[in-house]
Amino acid sequence: MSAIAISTENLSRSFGSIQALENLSLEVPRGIVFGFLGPNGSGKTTTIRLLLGLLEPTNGRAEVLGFDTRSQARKIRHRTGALLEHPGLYEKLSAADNLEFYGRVWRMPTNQRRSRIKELLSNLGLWERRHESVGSWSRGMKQRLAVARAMLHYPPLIFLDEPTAGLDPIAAAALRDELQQIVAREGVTVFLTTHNLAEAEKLCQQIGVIKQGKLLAIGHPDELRNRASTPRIEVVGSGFTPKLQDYLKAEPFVSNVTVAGDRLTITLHKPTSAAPLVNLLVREGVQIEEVRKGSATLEEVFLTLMAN
Ligand SMILES: Nc1ncnc2c1ncn2[C@@H]1O[C@H](COP(=O)(O)OP(=O)(O)OP(=O)(O)O)[C@@H](O)[C@H]1O
Repeated sequence: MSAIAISTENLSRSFGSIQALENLSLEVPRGIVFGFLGPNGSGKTTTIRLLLGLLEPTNGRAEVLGFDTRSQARKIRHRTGALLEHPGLYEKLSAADNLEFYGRVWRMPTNQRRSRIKELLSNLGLWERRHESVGSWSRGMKQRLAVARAMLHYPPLIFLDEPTAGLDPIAAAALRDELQQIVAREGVTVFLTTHNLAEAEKLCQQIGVIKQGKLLAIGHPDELRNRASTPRIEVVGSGFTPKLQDYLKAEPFVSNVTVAGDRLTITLHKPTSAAPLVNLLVREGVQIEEVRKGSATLEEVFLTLMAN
C-alpha cells in the first residue's frame, strides 16, 4: 500500500473562460488531515470534485488511493467518504435509519452495520437521540450525522468540504473537537477544505493555500508561519515610552516596534536571542511581566499570501 493517499500532477479545470484550478501538483500522505485553505471561489470544491472523479480535468492527472480519477472513479468513490455541500440525509428518517439505509447501500453485513452505527453515533454524541427524525435537528447535529455517514463504511480517506460552514461558533468548535478525536482514533486520511484559519490550524498537519485556482504555499502550519513571517519578540509589561520605542527602532537588528496596551512587539530582521533586548529594556526602566519569542499567526500568513 502506497504511503501517498492523493497525488496530482498539473491538475487543471476550466469552466469556459474561468480557470477554476490551474496546474495543481501535490501529494497528500496517508494518515494526515490535509487542509485546503482558500477564499470563496478559489477552486477548493472543484478540486474535491476532480479527485472524486465527478468532474473531468481539462488538463493534468490525479490518483486517489492509487486509482486514476479519469478511468477508475467508481473504485475511488467506493473507497472514500465525502461530506460535500449537501449533507445527504433523509430528513423524515431518524438518525439511525439514515445510517441503516447507507449501510445497506454499502452492503455492510448486518452485525458490522449495527455495531458501526452505534460506534459512530456514540462517538459523535448522537446515540441518545438516534430515534429522532433528522428534519427537527439543528444544522450542527445534522453535520455530525453527515460525518458519520461519510465514515460509515470504514473508508481510509474522507473528503470534507467546509464541514463547519453555516454553523454557529459553538457548534463549529464542537464539531471540530469531535472530528479531531474521531479522525485520530480511526487513523483515516482527511482532505478538508475550509476558509476558516482556526479550523485549519486546529485540525491539519499540512495545509495548502489556494487562491484563484493556484496553489500558493504548502506545509505544516508552523512551517508556513515560519516561512512567511519575520521573527518577533513580544514583551508584556509597562514603561514602553515613545523614547524607548525610538531607541529600539534605531537598533540595526530591529525592523519595527509597535505598542498595543501592555504589549510591546519588536519585529526583527532575523532570529535573535531575546537576552540582549531584555537587558536593554530593563536598563531603560521597563517593568517586564512576560517575554515571548514568536512568529506570525496563520492569519497574518494567509492575509500576506492573499495580498500578493
Ligand atoms: N459548474 C461550474 N460552472 C461554471 N463555473 C464554475 C462551476 N463550478 C465552479 N465554477 C467556478 O470555478 C471557480 C472555483 O469555484 P469553487 O466552487 O471550486 O471554489 P471554492 O473555493 O470551493 O469556493 P467556496 O469557498 O465559495 O465554496 C469559481 O469562479 C466558480 O464560479
